Amino acid sequence: MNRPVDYSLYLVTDRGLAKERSILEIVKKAVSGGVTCVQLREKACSTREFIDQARALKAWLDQKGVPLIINDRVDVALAVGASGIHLGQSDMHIRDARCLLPEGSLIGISAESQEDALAAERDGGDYIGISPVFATPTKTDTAPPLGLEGVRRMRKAIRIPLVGIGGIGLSNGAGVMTAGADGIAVVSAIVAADDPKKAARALKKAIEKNGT
Ligand SMILES: Cc1ncc(COP(=O)(O)OP(=O)(O)O)c(N)n1
Ligand SMILES: Cc1ncsc1CCOP(=O)(O)O
Ligand SMILES: [Mg+2]
Repeated sequence: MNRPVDYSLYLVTDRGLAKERSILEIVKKAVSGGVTCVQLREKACSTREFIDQARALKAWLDQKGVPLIINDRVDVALAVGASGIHLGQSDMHIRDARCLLPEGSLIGISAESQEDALAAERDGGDYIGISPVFATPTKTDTAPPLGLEGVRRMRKAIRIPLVGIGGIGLSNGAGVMTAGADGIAVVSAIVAADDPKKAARALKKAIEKNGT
């Protein structure tokens, strides 16, 4: 049986926020600060560049035992042997992705409503990204924020791991965990930080404090 995945501090990359630094450099620092799971999210680069980047990340993350999840692109996940894929409501359907991916691959699904979350659980998702918890300039084509009350509602309805995403940082990460999430997924709080290691470490401390 596969080891349970630690989704507690989940980094989602965004090269637009990386300020001249490479994604690999940011990921290395973030993992040394305590990030437990990494999603490579590339919205504009070529397929070849996406794959090269994913391969380089995977080679480094494998040594650290940290899973690499690919955003949107099942072909890229397959090409590099990633740990899994993250799919939104208009990406490939989970059933089709399961047919294509090797057994044991992780499939995360975005849910903006309880209905979407229940469907993702029923269809065999491994975890759900509940989104957006708070408003965020990083992604604006979203439903209105769920807020902490929305996280609590989702927790009551869903058994598989829940990861909150959207507008999460040092000031509100612990609250998301207290509301019942198994992890916080962050983009700007780490990628745009001047010191991604320090930012990850501070987030880790904030959410750990919550559990002790
Ligand atoms: C952990 C996590 N949760 C939600 C999302 C959003 O995915 P999606 O709705 O497919 O939007 P894009 O990220 O593809 O723009 C996510 N990426 N990760
Ligand atoms: C990818 C994604 N999906 C829902 S909100 C979001 C962006 C979250 O970015 P940030 O952590 O900077 O608010
Ligand atoms: Mg998507």
